[in-house]
Amino acid sequence: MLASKLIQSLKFKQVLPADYKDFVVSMVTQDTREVVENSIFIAIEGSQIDGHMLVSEAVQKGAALIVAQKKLSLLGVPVVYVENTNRAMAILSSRFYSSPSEAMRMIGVTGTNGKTTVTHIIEEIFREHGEKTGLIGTMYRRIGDKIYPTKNTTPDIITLQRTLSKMVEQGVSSVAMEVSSIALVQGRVWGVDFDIAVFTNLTRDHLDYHKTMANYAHAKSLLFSQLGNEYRHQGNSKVAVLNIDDPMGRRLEEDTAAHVLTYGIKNSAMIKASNVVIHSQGTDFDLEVFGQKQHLKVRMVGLFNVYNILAAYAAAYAAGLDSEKIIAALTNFKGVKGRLQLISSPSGVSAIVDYSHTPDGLLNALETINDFAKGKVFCIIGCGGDRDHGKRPKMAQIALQYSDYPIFTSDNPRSEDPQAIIDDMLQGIPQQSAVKVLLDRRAAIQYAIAKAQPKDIVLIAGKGHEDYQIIKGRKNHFDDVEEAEKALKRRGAF
Ligand SMILES: CC(=O)N[C@H]1[C@@H](OP(=O)(O)OP(=O)(O)OC[C@H]2O[C@@H](n3ccc(=O)[nH]c3=O)[C@H](O)[C@@H]2O)O[C@H](CO)[C@@H](O)[C@@H]1O[C@H](C)C(=O)N[C@@H](C)C(=O)N[C@H](CCC(=O)O)C(=O)O
Ligand SMILES: Nc1ncnc2c1ncn2[C@@H]1O[C@H](COP(=O)(O)OP(=O)(O)OP(=O)(O)O)[C@@H](O)[C@H]1O
Ligand SMILES: N[C@H](CCC[C@H](N)C(=O)O)C(=O)O
Ligand SMILES: [Mg+2]
Repeated sequence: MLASKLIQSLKFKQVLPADYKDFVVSMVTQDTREVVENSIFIAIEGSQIDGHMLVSEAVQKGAALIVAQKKLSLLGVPVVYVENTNRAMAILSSRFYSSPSEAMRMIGVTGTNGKTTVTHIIEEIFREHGEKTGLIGTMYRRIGDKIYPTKNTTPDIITLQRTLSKMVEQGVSSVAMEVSSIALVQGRVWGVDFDIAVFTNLTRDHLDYHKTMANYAHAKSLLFSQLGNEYRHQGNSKVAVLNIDDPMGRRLEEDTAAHVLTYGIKNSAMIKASNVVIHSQGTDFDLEVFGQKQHLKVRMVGLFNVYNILAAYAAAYAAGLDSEKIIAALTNFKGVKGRLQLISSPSGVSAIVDYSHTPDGLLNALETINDFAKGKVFCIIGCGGDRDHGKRPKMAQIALQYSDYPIFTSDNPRSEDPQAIIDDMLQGIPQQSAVKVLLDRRAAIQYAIAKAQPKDIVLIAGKGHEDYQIIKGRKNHFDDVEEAEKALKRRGAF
């Protein structure tokens, strides 16, 4: 595509010089490390670096046009000045990649907890229908069966558009995508044409970033207020799938112009579960779809997973999929790596690895385990460094209240002092509480598993699928499942 044609899509701009030599654009990027000959480089003011300081480097590497929001000194290449380069980046990358999201069924999932789980269940349902699927989220980007690594849960605008375009090229028809609150605030999904938006729940997280729960709630609401506001063609085909048991779900009904499909357990909902029975290997419940009831046995454990299943069912129903096939996928689905992942052993001691890293996530995980535990419950828990400090005392309190043996350890301390994080956690509980502190996560896992008796369960919370630990800024290999298996073996339990 010619540069002149591409920048036509920017309505308000100043191009200097106006009579620049046109060229065929090879790439649009915000990152100097990606620049190649004839790229367009967009200068973004980040939290660490101001991209405007890097334009000379971009030009040296071959950038043939710069998009900026601040005055730049002479560079020898044309500069397009706009009010907001982030917005320009959304418009340019969507145009450059031919608006890939419009060519696929796009399902966006937001909420504090359950996004990764719900997107995986949705992916499974569409696969069951024989579709080639795309998945974008915390663990990876997946096109069909091929996995690509990811830095963020919701990638930056350009990586996202590039990924979606690759999906179109490879014949993907439906995409399930996690949409984080931070991405919504930063406009990373501007230009993405969602067909279905799913809300899971809203509880405390990321207040280091959003500062207040009101801001956090507003961030989540953006996915729904941006959905289906223009009634094109025969009307509006967009659907908001809302958890009606969460006060925020009820509020979102007012924010969206799209059709609303509600799900829930406690309140009256279009898609509803009742008679939920939880056991260690799965969950049984009645699924009611607009009053039509059927009994379901799924392999995922816990009441919160019933919510996740309802959310995924509702999304597939909104897409017009066949109910029998949806249910076949739900009953086959084994769960997601690191989400209540059970590691049982012949000795009767079990470990469960779970990604609960928020107060509500931890509470749900422990309540679920307490529901079926026949022995004592150990809880190994830490809190991430360089993240919301306010959740630390709350998580400590939940571990103390809902487990028999709380063990505080390190999660990903990142740049923080591991002991300082534990000190923040200890603020949440009385001084004389029976808590064991072991900063070394490996030692904590070994200690708990060695101490556990047959029928006891050791919950290893916070890191789930992660295969690394970041201490003092260094990333080392670390895998909770591997460590649990080793400790069980050492104990003679395998
Ligand atoms: C606080 C935050 O959101 N940061 C995101 C932000 O980075 P930043 O603003 O610090 O960017 P920066 O490093 O200052 O760079 C500014 C500009 O200079 C460019 N640059 C930079 C270096 C260089 O050598 N050359 C260059 O051109 C960068 O490409 C960028 O355009 O923009 C980057 C690219 O879009 C993101 O990867 C980065 O996420 C960081 C890694 C992060 O940790 N984000 C977390 C808080 C986050 O976004 N989490 C959510 C939610 C997780 C969940 O709940 O599941 C997520 O969606 O991942
Ligand atoms: N619907 C839910 N309600 C409450 N807690 C949940 C729910 N689903 C999952 N959890 C808990 O939260 C943890 C994380 O789940 P999941 O990875 O699906 O959420 P997520 O929203 O993608 O999280 P992240 O924002 O970190 O990517 C799980 O390990 C589980 O303990
Ligand atoms: N998406 C979350 C994941 C937290 C996982 C936990 N293990 C940690 O490192 O804090 C975050 O980046 O805040
Ligand atoms: Mg996730």
